[in-house]
Amino acid sequence: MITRYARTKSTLSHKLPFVKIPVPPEIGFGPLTTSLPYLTKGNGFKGFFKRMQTIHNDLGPIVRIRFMPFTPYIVSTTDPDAVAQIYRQEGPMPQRFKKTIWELCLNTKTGKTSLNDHLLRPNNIPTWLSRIDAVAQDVATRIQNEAATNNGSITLNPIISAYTLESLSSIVFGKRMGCIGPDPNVPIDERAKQFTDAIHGFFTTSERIFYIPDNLPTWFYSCIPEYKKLVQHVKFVFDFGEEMVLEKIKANDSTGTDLLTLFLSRPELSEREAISQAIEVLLGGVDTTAIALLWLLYSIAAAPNSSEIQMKIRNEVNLATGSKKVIDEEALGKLTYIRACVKEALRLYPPTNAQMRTAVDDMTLLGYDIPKGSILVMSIYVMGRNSNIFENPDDFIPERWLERENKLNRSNAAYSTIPFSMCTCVGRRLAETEMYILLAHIVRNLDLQWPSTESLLQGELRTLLTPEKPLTISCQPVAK
Ligand code: HEM
Repeated sequence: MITRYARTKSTLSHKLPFVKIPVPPEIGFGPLTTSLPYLTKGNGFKGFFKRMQTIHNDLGPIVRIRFMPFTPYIVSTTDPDAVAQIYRQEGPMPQRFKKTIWELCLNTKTGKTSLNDHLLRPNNIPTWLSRIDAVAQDVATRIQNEAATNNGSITLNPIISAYTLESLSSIVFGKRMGCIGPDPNVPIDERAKQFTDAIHGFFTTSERIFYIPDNLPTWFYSCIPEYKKLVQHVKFVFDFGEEMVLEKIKANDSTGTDLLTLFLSRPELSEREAISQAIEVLLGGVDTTAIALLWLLYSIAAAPNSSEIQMKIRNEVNLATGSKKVIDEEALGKLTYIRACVKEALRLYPPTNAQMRTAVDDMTLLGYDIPKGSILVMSIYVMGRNSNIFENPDDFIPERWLERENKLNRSNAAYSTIPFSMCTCVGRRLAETEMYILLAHIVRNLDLQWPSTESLLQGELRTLLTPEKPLTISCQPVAK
């Protein structure tokens, strides 16, 4: 039984010690104390994001949790100002507490600076746009054709994964891989499928070993079956990625606008590091964006006012593009409603449901003393569903983002931190652009419907917040 603890920052007049931060139910005593049984009750870690929602609803915007005996308490917060404070304290480099998977599984490090300053720049978007648009047009046509042969019903997962791989690889390598085209009779390339499956497997298995400390001797990990699977996935991604990269280097046909050429030309990166960097982009960008897109299409198809939302999207796309088929820079700038739809889907279903940092110094968070080195969790999913921040938080209402822009109310930190839940994600603008363009091309010609016989789709945690089952929806041609 949890005691209700609605204390918020505004009610605190003096600092309280770390041990006074509320805790969820625990068992054990001394260093053996753990909340693990409570946290995983029901369906293990799959439903952990919902359990965190219950904990914060009951205990307030800051809690401390011990997952495993003998490990330190981590601090979780859902207060937007506290989240902003955590980002501010870390300086330009994220202070993560885990080794990257490359360091853990392959003993490889990558140099991040070259990525950070290139991918984040909005003025890079025009360079990529025509490539993404070409892939999106093909994929939308394929969906239309495939749905037509099956009474409209279509399972979107393999197509959407191939879309994100095809469009991302066209930016990394400067040309398309050719893993997906408009004709559904030509199957998605088998090797590409294995690659996206390995990336998906990587995220799914990492969830299972995430809570094991990463500073134990290597032999310890090799005894864990899930860790062995993780290494296999990572090796597949790396080997296949390396094959693609080396092929590209051998072909020597660079247009000069691809990321690989950029990485290879950086004096601070060895060839090995440049290759790792290119593969890291694929690893970081394929499954995350695919999952975000699945949630976006689902949210639109399943909304009670789905037809109205899709009509608005269609009108906006037609107005922005006129008689053209392509979405160029000018048209992209006019897709305001589509942008709001993407923000809203990311608020409801952030693929990365939480972010973690370490405290770089002693700090005070919501009135509590937090010692240097503490692990801090920002529960993005819980914030996005907080009724104190968002009215009707469980509903898909893209208009809330338009109203906010009209009011120019930028004071609420949640509005700037939640929808992307990826403040230092180097691929954020690229992911958004991929989402805007594919949505525009699909909804322009198709009406998406969630089957009335189906119950609503639930999410489960596989590192990323993933739809619990494949997304099968009905896509009917729009009457012209
Ligand atoms: C909707 C899609 C995406 C989501 C939700 C997402 C989310 C995130 C998050 C939460 C982080 C960690 C940020 C941090 O610790 O502060 C991250 C980092 C990263 N993301 Fe994304 N991401 C997405 C798309 C992409 C794309 C398309 C790319 C590739 C271009 C990408 C590449 C990366 C890389 C390389 C990092 C590591 C950056 C570093 O270590 O400094 N992501 N992403």
